[in-house]
Amino acid sequence: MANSNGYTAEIMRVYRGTCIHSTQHTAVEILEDALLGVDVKGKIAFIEKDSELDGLSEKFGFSPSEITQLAQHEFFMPGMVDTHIHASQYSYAGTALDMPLMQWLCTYTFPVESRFKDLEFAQRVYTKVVKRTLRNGTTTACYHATIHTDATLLLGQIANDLGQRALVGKVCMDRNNPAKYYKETCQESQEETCRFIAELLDKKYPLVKPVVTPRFAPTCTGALLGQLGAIAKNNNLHIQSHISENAEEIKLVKDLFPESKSYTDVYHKHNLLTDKTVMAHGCHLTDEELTLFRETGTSLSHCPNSNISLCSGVLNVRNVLNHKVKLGLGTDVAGGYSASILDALRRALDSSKILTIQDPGHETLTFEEAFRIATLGGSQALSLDDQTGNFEVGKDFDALRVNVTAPGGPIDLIQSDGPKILLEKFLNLGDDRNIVEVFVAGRKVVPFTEPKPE
Ligand SMILES: O=c1[nH]c(=O)c2nc[nH]c2[nH]1
Ligand SMILES: [Zn+2]
Repeated sequence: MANSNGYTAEIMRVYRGTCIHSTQHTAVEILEDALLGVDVKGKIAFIEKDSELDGLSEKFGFSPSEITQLAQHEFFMPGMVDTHIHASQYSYAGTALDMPLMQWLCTYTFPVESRFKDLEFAQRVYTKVVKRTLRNGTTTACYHATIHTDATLLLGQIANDLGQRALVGKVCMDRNNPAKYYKETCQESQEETCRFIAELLDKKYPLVKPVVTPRFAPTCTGALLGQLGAIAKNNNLHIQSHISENAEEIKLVKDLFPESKSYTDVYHKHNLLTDKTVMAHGCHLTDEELTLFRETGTSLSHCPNSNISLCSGVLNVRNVLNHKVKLGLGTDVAGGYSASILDALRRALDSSKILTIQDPGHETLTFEEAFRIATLGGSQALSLDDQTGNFEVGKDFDALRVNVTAPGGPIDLIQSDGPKILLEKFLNLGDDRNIVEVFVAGRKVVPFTEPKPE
């Protein structure tokens, strides 16, 4: 059946039940007894009230008997977006949280990242991190890998094979790394970035794209930053990096780039702030820097677990939102010890409450706002909100089927709670046992289906 644009939506599946998502205007919109249709391309064909069943089944050519009914304590929510995660640091997640950033990098991070020249090790770690994040409900992830091109290409292949939407970055760093075994020259970094981009794009993975990844200003010369800015511009690519995470780092950037007005200005001067740039942390950005973020369309990844674990700082999310800077959540594994965006959401709420304790006039983040930042906000931060982030018709069906009372799960319901309470309970108490199915672009990616034996 053709709609007014002449587009024929061939329906793959239709669900009936509660759908909860965010819109630009409403942090939590609840649609009870909704009918949601997914077409054969994995896109949302319709989301309507159950009372529209007759018209919908006629228009889209499905039989009411084919509808999949969600159970009483189940709902669909959009898949969560991890806007900043180091896939290469997953092996030591949950350990090594006893040092501040710069010491932590040299002591724990660089020795581990250097191991990714070994493709077998890379295959093992990258398969585990993609599977773990998918199980935790991360349908989109923005990954830092390592300086190794072939291992980073492998991460892209694994995300594609397991069905995760991903931005994947080969890390670039050409100075200030005392680890001699984990270093590249400016020329190597530039050439390998170009090879990485060309080879990844050549694979034509539908959901996996390259992201230009200067590690951060302290480990990149101005020459390298400039070249990476040009590569991103010439190929219209995403960019990711770190900014203003801790005081020692900010001081170092001041010393290394004395001609720049601020840390943000360093990236701006090298054409690295665009509407496809996401910067992690930003705990100590000034209002002037946030204004530059807004003007350039640059977004922030809020990584509260890492900010607390490495004693880096507390991001004032309210101030970021007031500056109308796009904002998503990041786990920042392994500075953050959890690979779950549910954890990031809880730490974001805790961080905001700490600011309220310090200043009772501070307007605390609500769980509804945190839900939006974890889903729609993340998709906006990665400039992927034309494809994912909520249940708008025409977007890909990236969704979690949540069962609040999943057998053996962590949540007990005592009375008959409405859907908003169910959402709040899941966000505060739930875990992967409650995430019974995960869909990316209409494909069911959790539970995993093992390849059939030959
Ligand atoms: O939390 C962080 N993790 C890292 O790996 C890193 N590199 C630069 N800055 C960083 N911050
Ligand atoms: Zn990071």
